Amino acid sequence: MNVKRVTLYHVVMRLRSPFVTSLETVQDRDVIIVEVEDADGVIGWGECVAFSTPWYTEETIKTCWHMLEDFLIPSILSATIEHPDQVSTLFEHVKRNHMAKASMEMAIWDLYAKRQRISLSKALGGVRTKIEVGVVVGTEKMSDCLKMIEAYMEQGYKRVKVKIKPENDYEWLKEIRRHFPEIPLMADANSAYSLKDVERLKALEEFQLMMIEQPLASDDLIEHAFLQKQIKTPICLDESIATYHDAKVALELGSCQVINIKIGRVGGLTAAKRIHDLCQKYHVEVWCGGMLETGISRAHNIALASLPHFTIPGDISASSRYWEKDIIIPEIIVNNGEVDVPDRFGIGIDVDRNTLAKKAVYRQIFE
Ligand SMILES: O=C(O)CCC(=O)C1=CC=C[C@@H](O)[C@@H]1C(=O)O
Ligand SMILES: [Mg+2]
Repeated sequence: MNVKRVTLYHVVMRLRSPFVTSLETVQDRDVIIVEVEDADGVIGWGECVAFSTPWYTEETIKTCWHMLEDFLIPSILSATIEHPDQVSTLFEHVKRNHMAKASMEMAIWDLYAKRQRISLSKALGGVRTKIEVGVVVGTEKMSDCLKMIEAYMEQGYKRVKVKIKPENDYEWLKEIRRHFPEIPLMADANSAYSLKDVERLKALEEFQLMMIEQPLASDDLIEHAFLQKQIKTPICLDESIATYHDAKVALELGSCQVINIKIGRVGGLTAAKRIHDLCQKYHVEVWCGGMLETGISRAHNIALASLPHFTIPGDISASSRYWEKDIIIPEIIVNNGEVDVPDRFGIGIDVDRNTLAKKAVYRQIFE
């Protein structure tokens, strides 16, 4: 494959309602859409899921645009790529900057699958034609939270994820369980706790959570291993797992029982697949996390989540969960808690160029 043109779109999408976490509230979602075109006019699409400010990881839309423009795109335009697995090697001269790298690598995977005339799912080794999906309730108003959970359970979502922090955990979960004693429920702390909160976290065992996601520091593995020995609720790691090596150390230390794999956080689909394979070997469950992204990144997530060891419903909700109108055709639809894995070539959806153009605040072409 020889990429002849790369187009970057800075897209701004207003969420249907603010998304509240222990660290930040997101109302307008900035993303970078990456479009690659080869000499035969075949197009591949990727998405940079960094946020506008460095609250989740150190990357932002601005740092990613800089990495893409000044380092990653020049490497791609001057390379002949036989297989997308080579992209991470091509980018070795750039340290970390995983979300920037992933956005380009995803586009190359989409281009590759289209040139091979297979779905991205098949190109990755996917085995499912449908995937079970969960949904995230990111609000701090209990009345809204209960209404949203009611609505999502009616739509058939297979599990619900809520946000917790020390100021808002036991009573919050108790009220949710009072209304929904049986639903599969998990909680994401986004590093809001420390080891001084062991008793507080132990008390949450009462609520039979599927898991607690990232309770401690975003770069920690050691303290999570200590905490996991103190509490029965499975720990799931998100921010702490930025690389295959992080996953290996976490599995060896027993830092977690579940890993939330996000393509952007780990640097691309090749790394995501390696972590999936490693967890399969260690019998540690994985699920595919979301990043409040458009349907382009969701389409990549769906392909990834079709791999055999993705056994827990991921954060892969319908386009309508966040967007009045998504930038893909067809939009992501959830039927009875499941999403079809497209069998069309590549990511299996088309980009709605009119809506993309409307939502893009800036566009730049690199040849
Ligand atoms: O994309 C989705 O549907 C859920 C996104 C989501 O829960 C998160 C995205 C980014 C940071 C966090 O707030 C949270 C997470 O940590 O998983
Ligand atoms: Mg998380």
